[in-house]
Amino acid sequence: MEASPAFVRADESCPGKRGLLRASDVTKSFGPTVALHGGELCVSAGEIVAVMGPSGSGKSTLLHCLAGVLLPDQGLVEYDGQRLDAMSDAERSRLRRTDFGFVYQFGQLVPELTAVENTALPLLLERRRRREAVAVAQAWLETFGLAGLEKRRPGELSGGEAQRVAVARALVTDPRVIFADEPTGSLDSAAGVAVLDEFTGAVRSRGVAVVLVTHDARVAAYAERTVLVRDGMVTSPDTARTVRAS
Ligand SMILES: Nc1ncnc2c1ncn2[C@@H]1O[C@H](COP(=O)(O)OP(=O)(O)OP(=O)(O)O)[C@@H](O)[C@H]1O
Repeated sequence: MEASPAFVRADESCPGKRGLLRASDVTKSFGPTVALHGGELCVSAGEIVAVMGPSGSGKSTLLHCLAGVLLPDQGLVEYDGQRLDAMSDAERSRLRRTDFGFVYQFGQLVPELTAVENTALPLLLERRRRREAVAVAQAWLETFGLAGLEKRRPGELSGGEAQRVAVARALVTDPRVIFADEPTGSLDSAAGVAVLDEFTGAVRSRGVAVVLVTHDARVAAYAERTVLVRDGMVTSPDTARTVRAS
């Protein structure tokens, strides 16, 4: 069955400054399913933007288009003034490793690797020296209160600890943008709040931009702004702010 198109409100954000990441009129279909139709979003350095909306409304598709994981059928995504569609696959992959970080609902840690190896992985993929990569990873684990757990594998960590490792891994390359898709969706609320407090504290202190997909208004409340993606419905930024505050 053909899904209703999802509309993302043209977003008059990044006032008076050029956004670090900008999607203009982005459309993406999967076969007959129009997942995004005319999506607009602008994110500035140091800003956390929450993306909310019902299941299947196109939030993850928007996030993947912004991150260059998916290329839109129409429209543009620009990062730091560069069009992602003008880059080769290899250039986009490199950008994702160097400038972007990712946190997903289930940390997606490599089960065979220890906490410090998981955290160091993005640096090792960039061919940084192992000793240096491990030292940086170790420092991030300490920042997130995980000193002493470096040698544990994901199966030997609590959900909250594993998610902190995933957040440390996203930050280890010193990215300029982090894409977080339900980053605390698999945690109970106390553990989720603790991870979110630490995550948002770390990104704010470093001026990292964050695109934060969530169903949860309590999670969205950590963001400066909220954008709504909703099948067949165009929401205004004012409406979005009301949702964030509720
Ligand atoms: N790779 C794909 N192939 C086919 N259809 C897809 C694919 N990815 C997403 N879709 C469809 O596109 C629409 C938007 O999906 P998307 O995952 O972006 O929604 P979402 O808002 O992130 O949902 P959820 O909150 O449940 O994660 C849905 O109808 C989904 O079934």
